Amino acid sequence: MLGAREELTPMLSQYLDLCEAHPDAVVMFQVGDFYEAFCEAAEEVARVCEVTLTKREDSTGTYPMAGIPIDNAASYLEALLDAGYRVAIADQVEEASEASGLVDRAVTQVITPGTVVDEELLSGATATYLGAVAGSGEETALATVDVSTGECQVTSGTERRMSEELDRLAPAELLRAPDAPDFELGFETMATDADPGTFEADAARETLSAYVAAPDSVVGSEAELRAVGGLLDYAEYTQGDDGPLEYVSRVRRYDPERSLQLDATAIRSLELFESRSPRSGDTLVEVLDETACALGRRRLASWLRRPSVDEGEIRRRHDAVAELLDRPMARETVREHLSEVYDLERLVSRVSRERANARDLRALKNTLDAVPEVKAALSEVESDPLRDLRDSLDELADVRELVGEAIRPDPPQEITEGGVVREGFDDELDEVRATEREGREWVSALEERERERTGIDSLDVGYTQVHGYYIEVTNPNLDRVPDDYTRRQTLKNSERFYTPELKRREDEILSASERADALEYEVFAEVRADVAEEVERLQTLADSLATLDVLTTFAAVAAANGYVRPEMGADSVEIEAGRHPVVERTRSEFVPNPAEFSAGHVAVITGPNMSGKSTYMRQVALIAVLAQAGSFVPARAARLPILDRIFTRVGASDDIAGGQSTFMREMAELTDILHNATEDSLVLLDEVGRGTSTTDGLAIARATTEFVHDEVGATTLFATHYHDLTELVEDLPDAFNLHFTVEKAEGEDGNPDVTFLHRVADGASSSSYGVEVAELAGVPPAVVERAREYVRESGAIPADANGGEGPDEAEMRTSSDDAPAGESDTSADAQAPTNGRASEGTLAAYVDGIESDEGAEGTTTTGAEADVLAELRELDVAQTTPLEALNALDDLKQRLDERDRNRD
Ligand SMILES: Nc1ncnc2c1ncn2[C@@H]1O[C@H](COP(=O)(O)OP(=O)(O)OP(=O)(O)O)[C@@H](O)[C@H]1O
Repeated sequence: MLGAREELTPMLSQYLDLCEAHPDAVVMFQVGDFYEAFCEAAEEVARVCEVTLTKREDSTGTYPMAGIPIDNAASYLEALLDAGYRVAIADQVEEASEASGLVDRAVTQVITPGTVVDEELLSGATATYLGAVAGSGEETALATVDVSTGECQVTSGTERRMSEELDRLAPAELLRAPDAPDFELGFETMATDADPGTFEADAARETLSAYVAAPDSVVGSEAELRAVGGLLDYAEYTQGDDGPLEYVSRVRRYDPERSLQLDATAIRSLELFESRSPRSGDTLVEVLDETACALGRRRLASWLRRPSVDEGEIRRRHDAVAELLDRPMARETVREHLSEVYDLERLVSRVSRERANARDLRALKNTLDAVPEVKAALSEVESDPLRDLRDSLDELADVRELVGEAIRPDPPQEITEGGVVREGFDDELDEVRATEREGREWVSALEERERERTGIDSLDVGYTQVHGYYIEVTNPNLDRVPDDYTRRQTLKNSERFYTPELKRREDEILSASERADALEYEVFAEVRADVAEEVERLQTLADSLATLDVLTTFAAVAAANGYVRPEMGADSVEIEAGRHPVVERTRSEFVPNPAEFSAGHVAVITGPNMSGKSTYMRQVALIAVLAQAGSFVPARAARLPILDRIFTRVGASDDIAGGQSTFMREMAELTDILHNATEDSLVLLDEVGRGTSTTDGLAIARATTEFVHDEVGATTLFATHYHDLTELVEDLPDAFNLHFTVEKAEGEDGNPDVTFLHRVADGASSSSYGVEVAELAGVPPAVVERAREYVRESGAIPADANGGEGPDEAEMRTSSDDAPAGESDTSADAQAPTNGRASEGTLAAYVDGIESDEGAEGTTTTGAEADVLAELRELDVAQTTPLEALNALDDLKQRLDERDRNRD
């Protein structure tokens, strides 16, 4: 088609020019009320949007064509975005009636996943980011912008840190400077090849200078400068290349270290925003999201994604929540008024992009109306943070008044067809409108006058779009028509006429009406431009309202769910009667549990399947996240340290299936923890090692526990079914055992009936009740019985990773037991693992071998084993890649196997 360009019609040629200028996008070309695509693009559009593929025929040939209605474009555009396309919107930029030949068209917006601004395509709850990476190594920079609100941020650090930050923000579209690393990302994004030149320092400085007076002063390095420059240049391109985006009023530099680090794995496994299985129900954000407006909703997500590490800031948030909790009236009044607040950030950006219509301006006014009410509700507050917030609320009375006086209360969607500007706001407009009104009044009185003058009672005055005003006379009365009537139209039973005066009035009305519409648009655009001048003040207001919404939400949630203020800055985690904020909502009776973890201590948590280990560990982490985000926490009391990072490593079968082998992934995540956890971190390890053979898994679990204890010093909770691991605690001064208790009664069939108490207690558990859980889950009785036989035959030592030493009467509190739960069994537990110690070849024997350097009986540890153990101890896990770890394990295992063969 391109080859025959000169033979094309001017319109198709114009279309192709735009396609050439936007080679990475599908150009949707306005033709009247439709956006059309032609040729190959038409075929794609028809397929993706499920619209009919039609044909366009002109003097030069026949071309495929597919169109979507402009009025209803959002869902089609969404389908194109979802299918991985960028869409360039080519609008008619002059009135068809004014065009001398071909109507001029220009790309006014390139819609891409990271730069959508249309309300219908955006989610209110989460920000949609466009990201750009520049630099590499230690000096890697990441810049992000939310084009719908103008929030622009930049940060830098090591490649690893930036990769984590990317995971956390999950931009919908990512640009890379030529020198940027090719990250492996854990989320879906559109990779966009932006013009490499825009990432060069000089070009970037030039781009940024349109936003800030001294570009180099707002960024921390050249990499940051380049990332922001490339980013904003592309953002401008997508918004029609119309110069700088006014509503990006600041570029905020931040340091990810200044927030509690939660990588994508932690965010996922703690189920902050998404539940890991459809069954598991709610997420943390759902429990907390009682926000009144979209501003608060996004702020809440951002605080949860990035809880603070600034003790002062956390205290300020807690102070505010405490006072709002004490003032229910003020709180509810604030929330009520905040619910009238529109999405101010996006509204402001539409105003500034000249995309706001009159309804948007009225929404802005309604939002501003709420501000004095909110301030009044806070008039009595005493805490510093709330007083500061209240005082920072700018009522923007000037803007509110301007919009109130200029724009009608209930304007139409369209801004070019009148009905937008209030009377009394613009004299010229009022005059033109008066002329129009007078004309119309004259016409409406005409019928009466003409009936009187002609004596024709059935005479009608009417109007059609095509013929204009007319006087209609039925056929039987035609003889009474006066001389000054001129025939306009003949119908079956009547004739239509006009008079010179009617014609004059008609012209007057039409021209006044047209002029009024045009004037209204002009006045509207001026008002909008005046509002756009106040972008920064409006953004500051939006910021304060967002914060206030989240703080009142925290207070409302605390009031509804019985949360308490945590004391921050403690040395250790001390939680009295803590609860899991999400699980407690789905369970009718949730059992609160205490937590006491000194900094750097390792708790090995055992307990039967389903007893509550994972819930407990996550509950500790969620309480920390909530506290550092500024919320109160589900507990009777809590004293908490300020954590720098939370790591989670959950067992293989709990994992969402990824492309990687689950074991490889487990090891990669473990490596990450061992490398990066600090003394201020909280590490949750849930069944580490489960993804491989029992022997290897246990070895890894032991080595990991030792390493975390000796080298990392992070507060660690390790849930495991490797009961043998509980013995390790004896060798490690800062490690201790916890377990979950169950109640056992003898069932009618003589087998144990198990009730989960979900209660944590000191000491180790020695039973897993895997068989009982299987029975509870409905595994057929024959299988359950057979399993019980196997357990008995194995001398109470199960052969799988879920094993413990089998039901151990001494360890379990029976229902007739008088002792309080979790106490009577503790001392027995400590001995439990030594009961029934198995002979060589069993799992326990293997661990025995590992534990005793000298060899417990001289028979368990052979020379080969001792070598293997020595090597295992030598292994610097923190310096070992997952692949090396696998190879090392394989090697160790082979040597042990060889030893076994030699023995045979
Ligand atoms: N404190 C609690 N109060 C009430 N119910 C609880 C409590 N803790 C956990 N549960 C419920 O018990 C079930 C099992 O909990 P969880 O997954 O934490 O057990 P687990 O010990 O980690 O199990 P597994 O070893 O099989 O992974 C969950 O459905 C949860 O809702």
